[in-house]
Amino acid sequence: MRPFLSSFEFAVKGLKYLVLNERNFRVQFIIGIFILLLAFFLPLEGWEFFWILFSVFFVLSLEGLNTIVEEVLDFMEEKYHRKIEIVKDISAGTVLLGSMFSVIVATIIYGRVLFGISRFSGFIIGIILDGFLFGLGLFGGGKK
Ligand SMILES: Nc1ncnc2c1ncn2[C@@H]1O[C@H](COP(=O)(O)OP(=O)(O)OP(=O)(O)O)[C@@H](O)[C@H]1O
Repeated sequence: MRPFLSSFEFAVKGLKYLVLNERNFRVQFIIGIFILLLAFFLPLEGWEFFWILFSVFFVLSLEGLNTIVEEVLDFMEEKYHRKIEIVKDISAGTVLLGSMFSVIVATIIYGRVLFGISRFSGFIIGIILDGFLFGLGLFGGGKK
């Protein structure tokens, strides 16, 4: 069996690849660090801190899985294929869902802590922000 430490090394190598080569992962990684720093400095309830933590790791994990799908498919077939298009689009759609969820969680929680707004207002602002970020290409579809 491979020693635990060298398996860990491979995993870190994978993460390094994602940060250096995948624009979307890099952007979400930087945003994630910023969101986590805020969570440490703001007076969040325990459950709020948990959901922020979960959201950050959730999006990064989905983005990593999406990259796996893209890499495997590009390795298998470089030419256009309708099935590849469908699978890649579904994979990207899954990341989009996770990212939308995380933005809504962040606006609900930080909306309350920073601006004292209600959960409902935080939710609506999250939906609007989702649309805005999508328009900017931060939710996929952008170039590396
Ligand atoms: N071989 C292919 N056959 C058919 N459609 C493809 C193929 N490769 C890419 N596509 C289409 O292009 C889209 C983008 O694919 P690509 O592999 O370039 O992802 P990407 O732009 O790197 O995505 P991300 O921004 O998530 O990293 C896919 O969602 C799919 O619709």
